[in-house]
Amino acid sequence: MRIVQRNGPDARRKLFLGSFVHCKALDELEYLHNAAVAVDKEGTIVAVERECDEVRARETVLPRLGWGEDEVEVVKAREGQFFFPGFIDTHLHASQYPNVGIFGKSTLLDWLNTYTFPLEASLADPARARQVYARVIRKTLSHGTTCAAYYATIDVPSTNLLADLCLAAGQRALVGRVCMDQLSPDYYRDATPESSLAYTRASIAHIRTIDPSLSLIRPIITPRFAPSCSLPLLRQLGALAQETRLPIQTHISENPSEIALVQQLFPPSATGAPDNSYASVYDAAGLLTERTILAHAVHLTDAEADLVAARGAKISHCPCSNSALASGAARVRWLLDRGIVCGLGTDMSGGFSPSVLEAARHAVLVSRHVSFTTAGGNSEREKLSVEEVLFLATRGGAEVVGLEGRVGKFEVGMEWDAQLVGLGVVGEDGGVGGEDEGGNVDVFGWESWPDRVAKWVYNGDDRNTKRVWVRGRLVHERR
Ligand SMILES: O=c1[nH]c(=O)c2nc[nH]c2[nH]1
Repeated sequence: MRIVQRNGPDARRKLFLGSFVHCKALDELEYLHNAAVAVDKEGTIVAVERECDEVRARETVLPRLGWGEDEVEVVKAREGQFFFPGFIDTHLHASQYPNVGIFGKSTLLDWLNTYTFPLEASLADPARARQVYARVIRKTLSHGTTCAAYYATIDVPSTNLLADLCLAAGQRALVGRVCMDQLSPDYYRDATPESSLAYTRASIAHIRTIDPSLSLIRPIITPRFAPSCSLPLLRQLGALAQETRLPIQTHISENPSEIALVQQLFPPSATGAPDNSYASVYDAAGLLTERTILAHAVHLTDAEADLVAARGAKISHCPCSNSALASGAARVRWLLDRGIVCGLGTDMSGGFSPSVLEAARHAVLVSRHVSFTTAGGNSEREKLSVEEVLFLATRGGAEVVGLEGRVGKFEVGMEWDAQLVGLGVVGEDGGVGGEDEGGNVDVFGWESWPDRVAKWVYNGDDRNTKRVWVRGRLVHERR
């Protein structure tokens, strides 16, 4: 595995040739075979041509674009390979990466105290933060994650380091300094709402310095979740979001004990909200906006879902985490039916895997569990298809992080955030070339393309992610 470190613009124009698969609609994949996609020096797609082999691309597409042959790098998908949009991880805690898989039988509130806060606090050590953050960026890139909405910790220097490292590695990222000033250990909390605000502003200022156009890295306002934020802090963060128009990320309705805590901590008499629901608490503080990413949303009521929909807030569905911490099964179809935009989150380390593909397959399975308990036992409608979870992993995620129109599909004007996926092509002798060629995914040649993609979703892993690009730059290559 090799990480290609590039800071500056990639000077080469690129011509991608072969099969391209992307989401045309929520439940529909589009397959472009024998196609060509041209990407300019800024990483923007400038041509998508069907039925266009290399000869035709050189004879027609390049002259039309005014590109000389020797200025162009040609990248071809081989037999068994296809280009797919990069994955968008709409919710993960970079600082918790060392704890993936470590949760025992805990549930949310004891898990936070036992496993999570001590680890996050320890990342105030710059050397440790560098080690962890460098690793999580490499790991997620190697699984095809071209954009990640990261929570860091309360520590400003290490949060800023995470942003620096994302920029250096070329991963698109939203980076949030975690705000928390109550119900947290003394060793790991903001002293006052004012200091929390000041530190958050410092981190925002740093990101504006390293990426002034915010084209790759963006700050995101990050109240950890209602229980760990005082009402003044929630309100001040809501005001900051209004002032800066920056995105917001937080957690909502993940676990029944957490919800009971919110109801107890935030009575309507204090918040001024019409009721003490979790969504109303955020809304009363100005935190429920169309730029808000709400992780989990497992136990929302009808009224809360209507409020979330009315405000245009988005949901990050984290099925691996919700199963691991026994939080519950989010009703994604029910959310989608209300017009709520949903994406997928690995939620490391509540979630145990760095892979959005893993989250996608768990989203399918969790939706089947939801179907067992809906409409008397087997509601077809609740089940998410392979096409739908891939939509959540790409275009849905793009909308959740505010990047629709820039990434998530292969169209002229979109940016080339993409992965080259390779499956094992089984020869007549049963061999597949290199040992690792297709990982667990073998194709025999007679499968339809939808079946090949389904095999990838159910059995794929980083061995199938051959190369990854962000804004046209190669950021990961598997050797
Ligand atoms: O899955 C979660 N991970 C966290 O770190 C967290 N903090 C509050 N609520 C949370 N949920």
